[in-house]
Amino acid sequence: MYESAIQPPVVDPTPIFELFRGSYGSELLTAAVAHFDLFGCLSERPMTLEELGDQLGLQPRPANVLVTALRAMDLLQQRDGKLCLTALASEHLVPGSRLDCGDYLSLAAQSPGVMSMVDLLKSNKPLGAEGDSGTAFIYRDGAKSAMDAEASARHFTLALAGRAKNVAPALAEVLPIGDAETLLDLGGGTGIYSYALLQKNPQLAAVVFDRPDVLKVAQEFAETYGVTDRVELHPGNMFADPLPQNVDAVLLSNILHDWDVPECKQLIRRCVEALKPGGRLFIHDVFLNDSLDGPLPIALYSAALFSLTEGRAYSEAEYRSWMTEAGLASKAKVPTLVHCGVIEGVVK
Ligand SMILES: C[S@@+](CC[C@H](N)C(=O)[O-])C[C@H]1O[C@@H](n2cnc3c(N)ncnc32)[C@H](O)[C@@H]1O
Repeated sequence: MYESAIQPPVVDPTPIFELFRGSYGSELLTAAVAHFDLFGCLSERPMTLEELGDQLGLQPRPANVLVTALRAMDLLQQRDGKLCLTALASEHLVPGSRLDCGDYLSLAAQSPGVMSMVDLLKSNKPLGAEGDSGTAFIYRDGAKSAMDAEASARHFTLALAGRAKNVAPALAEVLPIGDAETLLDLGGGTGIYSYALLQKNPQLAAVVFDRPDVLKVAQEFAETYGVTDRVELHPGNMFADPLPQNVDAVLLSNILHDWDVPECKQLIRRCVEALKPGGRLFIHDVFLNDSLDGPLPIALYSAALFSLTEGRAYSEAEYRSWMTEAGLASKAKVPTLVHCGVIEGVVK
C-alpha cells in the first residue's frame, strides 16, 4: 500500500512554524539595539534604506532583511521614501530617552544567537559558507555545498519534507495543472510536491531535477508514494546544465527564496526557455507585502532564509516583475498552506 501525498493535515501546522521562527525576531531586534545602534541613528534624521545600510555597514540584502522585520514589528515606518521611527520606537528604543528599554534588551546582546546573527548581517554570507560543512539548500559551482555530501544532503532534504508533506496536498488541490503531461520540478528535493501532483493527475509525468545526493532521497520517496513509473530523476546544476526542454509546466517550489536577485532572474529565464509555447511556470513560495513591511511571520522567515542561504523572502510584486521581464503573463496568487502560495506565469 502506497502513502498518500494528497491527504491534507487535520490540524493546520502553521502555528508551529511561526513559533519556531520566533527566535529570529528577538535576534534581529537585539542586534539592531545593542550592536548597530539603529534606533539612535534614525532618531537623528530619516534615511533611505541605502543610506541606513551605508551608515550601519550593511549590504543591501542584510539591510533589507533587518529593516523589513523592524517595519513588520511596527518599530520603523517609511514616509516619503525615507525610514523613520514609529511612536513605539521613538519613546522606548532611542538611547538616552526617558523611557528607553534598550539596556534591558541588551541583556541578550552577547547570547550566541544574537552574536551569530550580527556576524551574518555584517558578512552577508550564509551559515556554513566559510566552513567545511558548506551551505545548506544551495549549490553553486566552486563553492562548498551541504547538498553535495550524502549525509548532509539527506539531513536537509528530509528536514524539508516536514513542511512539504503538510503543504503538498494543498498545492495539488489548487494548482491548475489542467491537461499538462510533463512537469519539471526544479530543485525538487524529496519530490513530494511532484508526487502529490502525480497522484492527483493521472496523465502527468514529472522530472525531479536536483543534486545527485538529494535525488537518492527523492527515489525513496517516489517508491513510498508509488509513482516511480511516472518520475524521472535528473541530476544536475540548474544554473549551468541543460534543462529538460519542451515541458508543459515548471515548478519552482521554495527555490527562488534561496537566491539573490540576479540568480532569481536567471532561473526564471531558464525555466521560460524550457517551456513549450503557452507553457506555465508555477512559483510556489512565501510572499512579503509589496511594501516590504510584513507580514511579521514572513519577515522572520526571511531572516531564516537570509541566515541559511543567499536569498530572502520576496514580495509578489518582485516575483511578478521578474516574470514579466522573462516574457510571462502572471495570474493572481493562490494560497496553499504554512504561509505559502503559488503564482502562475504563462509563456506569452
Ligand atoms: C529549499 S530546497 C526546496 C526543495 C523542494 N522544492 C521544496 O519545496 O521543499 C532547495 C532545493 O534546491 C536544490 N538545489 C540548490 N541548488 C541547486 C543547483 N544549483 N542545481 C540543482 N538543484 C539545486 C537543493 O538541493 C534543494 O533540494
